[in-house]
Amino acid sequence: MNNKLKIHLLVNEVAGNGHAKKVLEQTKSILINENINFDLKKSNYAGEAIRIAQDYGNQRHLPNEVLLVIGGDGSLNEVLNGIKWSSNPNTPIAYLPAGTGNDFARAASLTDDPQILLEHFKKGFKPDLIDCGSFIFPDITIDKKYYFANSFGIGFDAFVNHNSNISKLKKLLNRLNEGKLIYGYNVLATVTKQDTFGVEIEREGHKIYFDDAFMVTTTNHPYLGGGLPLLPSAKIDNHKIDTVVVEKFSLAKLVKLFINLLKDGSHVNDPQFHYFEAEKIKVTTTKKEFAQVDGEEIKRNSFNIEFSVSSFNLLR
Ligand SMILES: Nc1ncnc2c1ncn2[C@@H]1O[C@H](COP(=O)(O)OP(=O)(O)OP(=O)(O)O)[C@@H](O)[C@H]1O
Repeated sequence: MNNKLKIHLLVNEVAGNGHAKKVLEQTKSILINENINFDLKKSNYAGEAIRIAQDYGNQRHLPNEVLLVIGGDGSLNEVLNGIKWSSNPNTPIAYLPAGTGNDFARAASLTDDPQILLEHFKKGFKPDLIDCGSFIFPDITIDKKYYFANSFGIGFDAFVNHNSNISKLKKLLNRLNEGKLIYGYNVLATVTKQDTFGVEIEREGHKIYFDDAFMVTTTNHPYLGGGLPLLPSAKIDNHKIDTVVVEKFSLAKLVKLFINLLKDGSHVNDPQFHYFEAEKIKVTTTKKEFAQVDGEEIKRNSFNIEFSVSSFNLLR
């Protein structure tokens, strides 16, 4: 037995429409072949990984132990919250991306190859301090802080996310490894249905109001929707978060912005595209809109949110 390592696997087998199950099998066979000590916990329902990770963080662990998450961005979000709510919020997290979008892995340049990750582990555990976003709903409770690895979006991107998650086509296209196609299709299908809403942004004592916002997304890094570089300048380790506000545009404008986004990132120079970078940003909306956190839908009639940058220990 390789006494140097002890791996605690935490897996969401339904992530990536079953891709996580394959990554788990691959990882297990490497661990068995290399005689590395491991145990395995599976999340049996949405939300269970929060409790499993919190229990893990509440226990004492030796320096040779690591929690390795296999799943998508939603699974990582659950584990991040579980660890941050535990009595040892600095407990390091390792992560093998196996979802459909994997935006966090893209932003943090993570390998999706279990063999490569294990080779890194064998050289020693040196966690990196990586940014994540945090938020509270001050009109509900100021004590409960939530965390995200990718983004918190209100409006258009959340509506697209909602349509992508319920789409019957999603499973088929995912099976063909074309998850991005369904997101692109839903961008076009949703643009005519998204209404506009008022949003107030407050940062560093300055307030700015938009009457006709189309989306307002607070992000920890550039990517959205499985690799779309919404805000190329956003950094995962600059200890800042960014809020993007996009004002109402026509279908023709959407096509132009989308082409620029894919071509050279020049969509950020459009007069209807705004972004704000700070350690703390307040976002207030007054209308019922779709909202998503790390790709998971949240339901509220309006939003009054205080975002701030936070961090966690990532082993990669
Ligand atoms: N056993 C389970 N059965 C059903 N849902 C689960 C189970 N375990 C976890 N979940 C939920 O599955 C959802 C999707 O998981 P996840 O986001 O990791 O994968 P994905 O959507 O395929 O990937 P990505 O977010 O990267 O696109 C999460 O909301 C999680 O709460």
